[in-house]
Amino acid sequence: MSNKFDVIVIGGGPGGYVAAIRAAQLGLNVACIEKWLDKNDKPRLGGTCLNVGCIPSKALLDSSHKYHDAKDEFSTHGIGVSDVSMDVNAMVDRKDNIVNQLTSGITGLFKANGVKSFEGFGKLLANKKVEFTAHDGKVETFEADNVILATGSVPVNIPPAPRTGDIIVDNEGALDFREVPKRLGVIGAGVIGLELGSVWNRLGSEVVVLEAQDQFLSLCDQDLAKEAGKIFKKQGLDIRVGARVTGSEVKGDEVEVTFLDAKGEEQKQTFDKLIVAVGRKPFTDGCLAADSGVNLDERGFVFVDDQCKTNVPGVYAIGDIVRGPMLAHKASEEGVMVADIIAGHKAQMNYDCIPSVIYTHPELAWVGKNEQQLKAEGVKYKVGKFPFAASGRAMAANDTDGFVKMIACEETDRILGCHIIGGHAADLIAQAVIAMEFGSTAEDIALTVFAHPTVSEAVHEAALAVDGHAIHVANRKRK
Ligand SMILES: NC(=O)c1ccc[n+]([C@@H]2O[C@H](COP(=O)([O-])OP(=O)(O)OC[C@H]3O[C@@H](n4cnc5c(N)ncnc54)[C@H](O)[C@@H]3O)[C@@H](O)[C@H]2O)c1
Repeated sequence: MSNKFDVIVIGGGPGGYVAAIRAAQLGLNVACIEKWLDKNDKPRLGGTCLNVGCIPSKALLDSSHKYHDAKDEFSTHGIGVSDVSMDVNAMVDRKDNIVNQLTSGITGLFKANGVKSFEGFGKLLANKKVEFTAHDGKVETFEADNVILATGSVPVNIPPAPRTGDIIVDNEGALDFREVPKRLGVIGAGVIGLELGSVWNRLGSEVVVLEAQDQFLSLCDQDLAKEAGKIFKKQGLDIRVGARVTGSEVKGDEVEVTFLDAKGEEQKQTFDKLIVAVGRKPFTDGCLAADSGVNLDERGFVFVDDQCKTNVPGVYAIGDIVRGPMLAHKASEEGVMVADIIAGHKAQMNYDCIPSVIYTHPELAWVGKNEQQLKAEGVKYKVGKFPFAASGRAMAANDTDGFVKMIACEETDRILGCHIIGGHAADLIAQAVIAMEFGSTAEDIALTVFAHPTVSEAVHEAALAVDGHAIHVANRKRK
């Protein structure tokens, strides 16, 4: 087999595997190098998202949500169930099966599209050469006209709470607990902390979340953050903002965490497990030879332009190793864009329309600008809000927490952002993303016919509310 390719992709996560498939669809000769080994040392495609991120966490979120429903919500519908129990091993095994199915699915897609898969470590050398070290240690050098770096990210470690593998864990360890920890500590009230904290809270853990910042979910629209804070508290998540962890000590089967609380007073708390979820950093260790010529920025991200081109012609970088949100869907779209560019097509990406989601219950989802950002930018805007408590469909489903908040430009009525907290928010937000992608106004949505009864009607009503025309809720008088 020739060692020369049109495109070599280093990394087979949602950025890299999507780029590889698209490039192959466009007729290019593509290789993808992936180093991932699962807990049985089996090579796996799919990266963090499929193996230890988006997919397995959603499997556990769905299982634990069903358990919670059976235990606490079914009776509302008149359904009696007794002795509801959770077999944690069965839940975790189900999660592993889903991961196996999906990662094997990508192997199948590679075969179907003619992408050549290499299991091992890829390193970019000078002149678009790539060194490949197979898992058995054998080293080969490949050449390519184009290289796409898609090596992803790894969890940030903090010195006061180094991972121990069993008691102090990261997202990966928290997906594999084989019993419900009685006392669970979480450092970081971000996406991972809230999602995994929710899973184990539903299954009976007493969960304390220690968040260093004084504000809860500071990146979210603060209306959403406040509503989420209230709901999570009711669910039993003990979220402490302004809590700075200064140390941890493993004592037998437990860990004692020392932190400064919001008043600056030292506190100690003991947990059976501690999840550290304080963010992720780009992974480039050993991936770039000293003479590869690729520049990193001051934060360790590979420096790229709007089209994901690095400073070396023919070398691109996508996903978590470049600027922008660390989100699988952002990585995938960058992968498609880069493959298109390499194949000679015109392609670009709209970075203003990338949705964000937190898969708690209720879910939080948003796109575009929030109120704090618009105020800071001095943009004049109008807001329409509709609570799910006024939605017949949400009421029928006994899922009435939250609201849709739509923000439009005061002058042009163009939608500037949409922020949703509620059941199905992750799916509902796509409606706002499409609207924004097409440059819609709030009136465009207001004039659209939505099926009744659906939770989507809340998006319609929020758009109507932007101009004080909501039907199923009293409209706020405009100042
Ligand atoms: N649903 C999703 O899309 C999803 C799910 C999981 C992860 N991710 C992505 O993975 C990445 C990592 O997630 P994450 O939750 O680890 O990061 P994050 O950035 O979402 O949250 C980390 C939180 O930890 C806090 N923190 C940092 N240092 C701390 C300290 N020493 N003590 C206490 N708190 C501290 C931060 O203030 C922040 O609130 C994110 O970029 C996220 O977008 C996305």
